[in-house]
Amino acid sequence: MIVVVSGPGGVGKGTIVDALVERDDRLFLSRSWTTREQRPSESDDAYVFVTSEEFEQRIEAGGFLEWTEFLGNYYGSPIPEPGDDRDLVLEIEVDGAQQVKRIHPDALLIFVLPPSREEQERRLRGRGDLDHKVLARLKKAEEEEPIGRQLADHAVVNDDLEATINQMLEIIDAARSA
Ligand SMILES: Nc1ncnc2c1ncn2[C@@H]1O[C@H](COP(=O)(O)OP(=O)(O)OP(=O)(O)O)[C@@H](O)[C@H]1O
Repeated sequence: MIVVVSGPGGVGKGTIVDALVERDDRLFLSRSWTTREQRPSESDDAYVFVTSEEFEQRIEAGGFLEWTEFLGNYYGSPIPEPGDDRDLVLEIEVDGAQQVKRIHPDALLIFVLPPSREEQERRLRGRGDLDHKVLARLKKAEEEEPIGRQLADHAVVNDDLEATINQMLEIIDAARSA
């Protein structure tokens, strides 16, 4: 099974998926590939950092579930190695979620929403995002939320974190036994 977790910037996707894979050992978090430079503050396993040539070769070989180009860099979710029978969790943007749904209509898509735009802004600022990035993410959220909601199998409001994680574990369990 493929579980896609999508939603606007700063809503808490990263925090949630980390908790999901920690609590459910049948879940496996896919690490994205990127051609952008590793930030000094970033751990080596934040992404698989590759060259444009390596990325393009993998595109040619059909090796991505979804990929996109953003501000001159590639980002993509590699198709996992065969033999791993855990359920795959992808934390991706709305356009990536659309691509995955097109190729794998049976993927479980959970769209995470903020309790309010004000709270989303508070979370973005709280983790130290710069002003222009905060504004860009809020604007993008306005545009993408209607699309994400429509595409999603489930929309979850991330108000209380613990409740959200439990709700998502239940949704995943229910999809497994469906
Ligand atoms: N339910 C919650 N209540 C309060 N704060 C939260 C909650 N969930 C996440 N946060 C906080 O909000 C901030 C943004 O969370 P996170 O980085 O996981 O968002 P994200 O959706 O992965 O963002 P991006 O799309 O930009 O990667 C973090 O500081 C996180 O600790």
